Amino acid sequence: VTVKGTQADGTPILDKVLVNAVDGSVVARLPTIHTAKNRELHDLKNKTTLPGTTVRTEGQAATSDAVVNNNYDRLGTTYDAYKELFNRDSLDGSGGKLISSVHYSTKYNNAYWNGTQMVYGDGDGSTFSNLANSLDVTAHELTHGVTSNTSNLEYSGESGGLNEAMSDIFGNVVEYYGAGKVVSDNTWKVGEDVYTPNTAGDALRYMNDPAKDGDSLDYYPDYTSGVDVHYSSGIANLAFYLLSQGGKHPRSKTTVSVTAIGIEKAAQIFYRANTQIFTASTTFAQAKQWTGQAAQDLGYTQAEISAVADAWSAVGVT
Ligand SMILES: O=C(O)[C@H](CCc1ccccc1)CC1(C(=O)N[C@@H](Cc2c[nH]c3ccccc23)C(=O)O)CCCC1
Ligand SMILES: [Zn+2]
Repeated sequence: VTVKGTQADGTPILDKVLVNAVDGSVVARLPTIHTAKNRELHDLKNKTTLPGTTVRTEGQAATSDAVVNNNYDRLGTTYDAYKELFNRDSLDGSGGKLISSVHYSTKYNNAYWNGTQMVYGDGDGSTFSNLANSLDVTAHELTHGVTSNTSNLEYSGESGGLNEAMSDIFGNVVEYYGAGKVVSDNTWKVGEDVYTPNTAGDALRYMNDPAKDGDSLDYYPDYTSGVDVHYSSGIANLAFYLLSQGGKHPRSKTTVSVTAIGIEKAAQIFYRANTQIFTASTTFAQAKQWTGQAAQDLGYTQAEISAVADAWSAVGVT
């Protein structure tokens, strides 16, 4: 039994696992009580007038709708990850409410952050299953809230690509946290748990090989202002992946070899840059400079600071 934090009323949050006494393997993990204290879920019942009927608020028991219960849990994991990894108390740093509306419209193959809350479609069962069930999609949407409360990266041009990349990056950092701080192939896939339910192994986007989706950029010289922010994000997504895991450009666009510093240090660098240094008009070149600055501020070694610059050089940001 480990103390994970305290609940709203001050009582301890305990994380409980059942361990095999012979080999120490985890036999069962008892349900985690989240430290979140600000979740508010609504059911749109396939309409589109936000926020919809309030169906579950913080501390309320599970409902009969698994989608509501799953999204409530994903919000809890996202809150916990931001608190535990970055000591951030919700979107605004001071316990701001996490408002989510599910069952938006009919067979809606998307989800979005509207500046105030998250909205999730049910998917059509072919392109997407219910997006509200996905942890990295939920954390992607919530990270738009974090970004708007901090750097407020303008959602167009290069800053728009960076805005999108922050959401893909922290969407997957939260997924890594939720998996027990274990890196797997899924750590670098976006939306893999709800994208094309009838096709195994694919994803909406691939941080370790952005061009694999057929549209995303993986090389800054290919950037033009007309590229959708969901595609130009690939430049920064790949830089983050290479900084975390090390290696070279997956399609040999450059020959730079990046030394791995691990996902947690990479996440701390990008979190500090996005929340304390980036401005609304940040360019990819400034992102290279300011992530390097963040690594220095965090007291990381010269080798780690150089790895940051190398990761951006590897994707053509010189
Ligand atoms: O949050 C975001 O950046 C995306 C928000 C898109 C949106 C914006 C404004 C109004 C409605 C929808 C939603 C996600 C996204 O990347 N959407 C892409 C890809 C996509 C999903 N469903 C689609 C349906 C048609 C075309 C593209 C898509 C997009 O909207 O471009 C993020 C994670 C998963 C869904
Ligand atoms: Zn987004």
